[in-house]
Amino acid sequence: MQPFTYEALPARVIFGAGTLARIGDEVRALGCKRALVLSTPEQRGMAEDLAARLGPLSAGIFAEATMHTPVEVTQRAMEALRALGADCTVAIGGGSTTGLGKAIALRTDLPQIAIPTTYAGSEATPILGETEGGKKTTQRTLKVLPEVILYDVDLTLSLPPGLSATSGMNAIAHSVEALYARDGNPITSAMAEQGIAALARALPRIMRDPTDREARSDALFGAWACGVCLGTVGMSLHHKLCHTLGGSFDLPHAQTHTVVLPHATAFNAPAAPDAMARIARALGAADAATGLFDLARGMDAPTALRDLGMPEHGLDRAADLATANPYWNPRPVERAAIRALLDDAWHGRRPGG
Ligand SMILES: NC(=O)C1=CN([C@@H]2O[C@H](COP(=O)(O)OP(=O)(O)OC[C@H]3O[C@@H](n4cnc5c(N)ncnc54)[C@H](O)[C@@H]3O)[C@@H](O)[C@H]2O)C=CC1
Ligand SMILES: O=C(O)/C=C\C(=O)CC(=O)O
Repeated sequence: MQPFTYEALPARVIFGAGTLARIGDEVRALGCKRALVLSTPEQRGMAEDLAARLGPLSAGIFAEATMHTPVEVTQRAMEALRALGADCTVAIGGGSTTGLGKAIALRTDLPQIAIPTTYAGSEATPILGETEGGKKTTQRTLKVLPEVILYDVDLTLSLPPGLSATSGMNAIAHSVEALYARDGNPITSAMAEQGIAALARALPRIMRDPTDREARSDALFGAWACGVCLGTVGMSLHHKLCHTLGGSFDLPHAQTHTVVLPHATAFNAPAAPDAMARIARALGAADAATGLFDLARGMDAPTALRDLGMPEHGLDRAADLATANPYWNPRPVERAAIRALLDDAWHGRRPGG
């Protein structure tokens, strides 16, 4: 056993089906009386249902959450929070809504409850990315870690198959990078393997039947495990590339992760053989990178950056941006190799094929 340091994050996690019924008790247990319910415009219906359950514990709804947490949306949410006299937030939705709850917590220190409805994993991390003036910056601080995560499998039944596939691949990416993280440790690695295996098992079943509760439950558990990995160890090349592509080329978050992951994995494979063996084992595949590509392709998820709206002439700039500032990665990051990786991802080539 290699020496390691492991720092667990504080978390109260409630997991099951029908757990939304416990929301009032959770708000009261935090010592709060007026919760501001957060959602995207698309999930306003879920937010209204939640507010109705909360009854007098609901201060109101702010349903303007959007991807990449723009600060102008956060400012409007802060105005609503003050006007309604809220003393905590309850974010019901995917990573975008969780991000808004975190941005409010950063500014107010108010407690937050996250009710995740995708597999992004943000609810389990002390990480917040915010966008201002077209630039996305990310920070790590315990101030943004939700006090309570309430997982209700029933809320994920409506997540469309396409979003389930890409969001699940986003979660898997956290575990892939955790398995070769410089600050990796046996606890996080065990969760990473378990998270990948749960999602790789569940996602194809969800594609066949989005209402399969057992598969949905497996996937949501996998998402939590992968989110814990993202929260406890450092990420490398893959997350850096996706951050660059999402932030500078406005590509959709989970879809970008889905396309890039097999290529970043193939790039790192020679430098991280143990991690690759564990990823392949969790996927039930002969090889980690091709196993990830085949998982995505088998779900009809996107496999090429060109299909996400990435212009081919932008690949040079993306390679420049992704290699401008040094960061740790198991394999040294050189511009020419990253440019070749991006070319493979743009065309959607099968790694090693
Ligand atoms: N800070 C962190 O640790 C992390 C942050 N993120 C951030 O999260 C954002 C992406 O989050 P995602 O969850 O991928 O997407 P999202 O939260 O934007 O959701 C995508 C769409 O699906 C809808 N949706 C969500 N759950 C649904 C359900 N159960 N039924 C029907 N519709 C549903 C949403 O309303 C939205 O329209 C990005 O901004 C990303 O940077 C992602 C992972 C980790
Ligand atoms: O890329 C990811 O899935 C993980 C982290 C983030 O998205 C951080 C953020 O920009 O919100």
